[in-house]
Amino acid sequence: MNIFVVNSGSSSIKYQLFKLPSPNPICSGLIERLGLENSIITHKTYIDGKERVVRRTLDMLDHEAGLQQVKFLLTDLKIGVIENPEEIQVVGHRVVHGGESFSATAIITKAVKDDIKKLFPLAPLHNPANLLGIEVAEKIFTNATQVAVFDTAFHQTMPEKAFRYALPDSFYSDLGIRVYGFHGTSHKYVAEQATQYLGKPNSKIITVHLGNGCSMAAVQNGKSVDTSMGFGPLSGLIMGTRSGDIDPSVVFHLINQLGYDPEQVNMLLNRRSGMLGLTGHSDMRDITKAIAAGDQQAQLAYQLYAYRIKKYIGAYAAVLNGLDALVFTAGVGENDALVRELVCQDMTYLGIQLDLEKNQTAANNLREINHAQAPVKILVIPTNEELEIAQQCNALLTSTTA
Ligand SMILES: Nc1ncnc2c1ncn2[C@@H]1O[C@H](COP(=O)(O)OP(=O)(O)O)[C@@H](O)[C@H]1O
Ligand SMILES: CC(=O)OP(=O)(O)O
Ligand SMILES: [Mg+2]
Repeated sequence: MNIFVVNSGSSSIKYQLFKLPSPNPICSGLIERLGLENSIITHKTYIDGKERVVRRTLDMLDHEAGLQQVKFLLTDLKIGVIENPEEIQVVGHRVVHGGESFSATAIITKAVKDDIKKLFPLAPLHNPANLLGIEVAEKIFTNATQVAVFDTAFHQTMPEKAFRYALPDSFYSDLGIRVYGFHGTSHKYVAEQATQYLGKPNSKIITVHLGNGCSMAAVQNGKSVDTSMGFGPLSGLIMGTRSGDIDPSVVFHLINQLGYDPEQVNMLLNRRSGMLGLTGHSDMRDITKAIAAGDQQAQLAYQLYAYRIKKYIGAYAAVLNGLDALVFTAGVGENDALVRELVCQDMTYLGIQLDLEKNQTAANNLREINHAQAPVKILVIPTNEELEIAQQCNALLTSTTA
């Protein structure tokens, strides 16, 4: 089965093409700076064990232009991996917010698209881009079944004491205001990899996803029991442009004393805060450079970022009543050794002790970076949301046709 997976972000598209059951993609790619001049597409093919990379700088002004380029590359006479878009049988889409409507993977219909649209206000950076990706893919891959895999689905196993807010009951019962949690596809994927590595199905694992958005999950027996993002993907950890946890009194102060309107508050907390607000940069690589150049603000922001993660590790070790493994994943978690070092400092009372040398080794596969005698494994596991999405699409379609 040819499954093309699309992960549409607000300014990027990531994609991979799988011929399942092989977990190795036939091709993968990333479009960056979508919507700007000089967008960059990096397209890789993996045929007969050989990796070929094509990198082009073009103006791709929207998702339609971006996915059209992907179609040209997929079917290119020289480097194409298919002859015709109709060879794609399934397109799997990452959709960030599934709200109350979706607890599992869904075949996309008009009603599903309407529900994704209703959730725009709760995930303003993500759901609009996700829907756009779906609409464009429907036009290009006309033969394919379109499937949505929701970031929220993995967290549906949380107990009520973890997912309820202390608001009057009707706010949950009538209005669905509760913790949903996000990055579920990634937390699920790396928790499964960790469980396999540990060889212990009933493991207690904390997964730390540090990308542009950042979140953590407490996972027991393979199930999410708590997570740091909430009603929308804004609470919890400090992120590239999002504040993470903040006292709601700040919002009242902004509105009542400083004259902000709701949209300005939304813009501030979602797009102008986090590492961007603290340092002027949202990309951790720029922040690392600023620190090396002696920037004190960048140094402080880095401390705040790691300190917040450390607090959640303490909370989740308590929730799990112990810990077998701490897992770092996504762009920052996989690549930034210094963040991992700061987070794991002075945690021996929880059995967390890093091997500083192992922590420095860069690799693109699962690796153990704890001290050999430490009771808790510290693992770096590259996430693969696209493979997880492909496998979930396959599971859904195989069960519906069986
Ligand atoms: N080598 C690196 N060192 C430090 N941070 C990195 C490195 N490579 C990528 N990152 C960080 O990873 C972030 C993006 O992570 P990613 O998981 O791709 O996020 P998203 O999927 O949310 O776009 C970037 O903002 C960048 O800060
Ligand atoms: C949910 C979320 O924050 O996603 P991303 O990290 O892709 O922004
Ligand atoms: Mg991501």
